Amino acid sequence: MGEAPAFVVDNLLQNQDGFGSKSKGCNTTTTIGDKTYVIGGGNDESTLSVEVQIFDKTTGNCVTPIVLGTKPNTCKGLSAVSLNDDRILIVKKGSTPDDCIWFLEVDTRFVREQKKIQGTDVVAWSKGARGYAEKPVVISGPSGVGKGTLISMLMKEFPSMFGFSVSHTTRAPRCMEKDGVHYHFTERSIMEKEIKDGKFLEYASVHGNLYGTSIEAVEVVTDAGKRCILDIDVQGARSVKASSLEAIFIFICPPSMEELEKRLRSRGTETEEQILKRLRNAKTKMEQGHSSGIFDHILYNDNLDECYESLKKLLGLDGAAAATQRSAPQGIDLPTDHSVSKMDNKVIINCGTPELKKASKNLIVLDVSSLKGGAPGRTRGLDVYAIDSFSDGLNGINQTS
Ligand SMILES: Nc1ncnc2c1ncn2[C@@H]1O[C@H](COP(=O)(O)OP(=O)(O)OP(=O)(O)O)[C@@H](O)[C@H]1O
Ligand SMILES: Nc1nc2c(ncn2[C@@H]2O[C@H](COP(=O)(O)O)[C@@H](O)[C@H]2O)c(=O)[nH]1
Repeated sequence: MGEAPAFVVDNLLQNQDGFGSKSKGCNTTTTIGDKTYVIGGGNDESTLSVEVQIFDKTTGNCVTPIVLGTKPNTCKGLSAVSLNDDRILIVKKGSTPDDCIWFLEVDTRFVREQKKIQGTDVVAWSKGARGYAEKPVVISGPSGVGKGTLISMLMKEFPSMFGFSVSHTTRAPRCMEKDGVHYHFTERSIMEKEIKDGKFLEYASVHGNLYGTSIEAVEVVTDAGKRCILDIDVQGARSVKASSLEAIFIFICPPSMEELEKRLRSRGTETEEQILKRLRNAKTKMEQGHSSGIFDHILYNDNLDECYESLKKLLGLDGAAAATQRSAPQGIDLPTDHSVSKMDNKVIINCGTPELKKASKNLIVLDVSSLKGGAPGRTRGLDVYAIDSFSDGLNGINQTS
C-alpha cells in the first residue's frame, strides 16, 4: 500500500469523459465507484507490461491486488473501457488478432468470492474470444469401465469436432503414455502450487494420486473450435458442476463388478495392489454416479459398439450434423493505432488515421451484450463486425483513449 502516484490523481481530476477511462503515457486508468484501476506499466519505450494497481479514493491509498488468471503478454499500449461496473475491457495495441481483447474482472461473482477467500483486493484476467463454445462433455465412471476407450473412438471418428482436455496427474506414466498427450505428468509440489495459484478448474485425489483439469487444458481445446471432452472422476465432475463451466455430464457403468475386474486385469497396467484399490473405489463411485444428481445421462458399457452408438446419439452425432466440419473462431485484426469508446452494449474501436477514416468500414464494433464464461477461463460471446462511421452516422462517438 502507498500514496497514489501523481498521474493517477491527475487523471482522477481530469476524468470527465463519461466512460471512466483515460490513457496517459504507458498506463490507462479506469474509475469504477471509489476505485481507480491503473493498468499498464512501462518496460521500455516500445513495450508495456500489463500490471494492475488500485487507487482507493476513500483511503487515498494505492494497493497492488492479487491478480488471478493468465495475465496478458506485453504490448505496445492499451485502451480500456468499463463494462457494467464489474469488469474492464482492454484492447491491446500491437497484438496478434487472437490476443487483442482482454477483460480485467474487478467485481464479478468470481472476483467477489476470491476477495472473501483471500481477504484482500483481487482482480482477475480473462481473454476475450469470439462466438460461443459448445458445452464440454464430462465423462466419469469407475476405473476400467471403458471411458478412455469410448473417448478414443469419438476422437478418431470426429477429429475436427472433439479435443481432449489433457489433465495433470502426479501418478507415474504407463509405458505407452506420452507427457502432454495423455496427461501432463507432474510433481505433487508443483501441482499443489499451481492449484493454489488458481490455475485449476478442478482437482481431486484419486486412487492415491492427485489429478486435475487446468483451466488452460479446457480453453486451448475450445479456442481451437473443438468441443472439449473431460475424462475425470466423480469428485472432479462435482467441482465442474459447481463451476461456471456449463457442461454435459455422462456417467459410464459396467455391466457388473465382475466384468469391471476382468477389464481392469486384462488391461494389465496396474499392480495387484492398485487393482484392488481401484475396485474398492469403484463401489463408491457407482453409488455416487447414480445418486449424486450430477449426471445428465447414464450409459451402460456392456457391448462396446452399442455403448458407443448411444454416446454418439446423446451428443447429437447420429445425423447429418455429424459431418459438419468445425473451424476455430477467427481473431480480430486491429491496427496498432486505434481508439476505443462505448455506446450501450457496444464497444467501438476506431481504427482510423485521418486517411483511413475516409475509407469505408473504419470502425470495428464489439457487441458485448451476450458475454459468457469469464475469469478464470475465457470470456466468450464477443460479436465483432466492421462498420462505416459515415454511413452509420457514428461520427459523434466520444473517444476515451
Ligand atoms: N465394452 C467393453 N467390453 C470389453 N472390454 C472393454 C469394453 N470397453 C472397454 N474395454 C476394455 O477395458 C479396459 C479398460 O478400458 P479403459 O482403459 O478405456 O477404461 P477407463 O474407464 O478409461 O479406465 P481408467 O479410469 O482406469 O482410466 C481396456 O482394456 C478396454 O479395451
Ligand atoms: N478429478 C479428476 N479426475 C481425473 C482427471 N484425470 C483423470 N481422472 C480420473 O482418474 C481416474 C484414474 O485415471 P488413470 O488414468 O490413472 O486410470 C479415472 O477415473 C479418471 O477419470 C482429472 O483431471 N481430474
